[in-house]
Amino acid sequence: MTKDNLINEAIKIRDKAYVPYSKFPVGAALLTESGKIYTGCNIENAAYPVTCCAERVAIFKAIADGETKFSEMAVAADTKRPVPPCGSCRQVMSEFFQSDMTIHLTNLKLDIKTISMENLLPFSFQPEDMLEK
Ligand SMILES: O=c1ccn([C@H]2C[C@H](O)[C@@H](CO)O2)c(=O)[nH]1
Ligand SMILES: [Zn+2]
Repeated sequence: MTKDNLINEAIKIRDKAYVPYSKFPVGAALLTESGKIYTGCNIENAAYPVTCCAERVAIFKAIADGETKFSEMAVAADTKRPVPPCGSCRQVMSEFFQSDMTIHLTNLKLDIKTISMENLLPFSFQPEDMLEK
């Protein structure tokens, strides 16, 4: 699985986005350590805050399927710069991704920003923070 394949999957799944309100489709593709790809698109709701972003849909699909080890993610949207994930998605990513995991953020012109989990959400609240005193 190459970076380009993963990015293509993220771009392709945008076609499935349910975005009647924003008309802003986003796609995400998550690669497991075992080589499987879980894709996600954003799914909006008439009660706007109930919307779930593409990144979280992909992660939640994988978790619900029993996957826990991930190696790479790609996120794509029609933005001027590579699409920056929202704060909620960054927090969910940090729950499941190792700090050195690679995330490829892209737009449709294929301006790609590749960033580690640690750099995407530095000093993030972790499960261990509730244990260590
Ligand atoms: O990284 C992002 C940024 C935004 N959105 C969605 C949420 C909403 O449906 C629309 C506009 O914010 O884009 C995502 O899915 N991922
Ligand atoms: Zn988000």
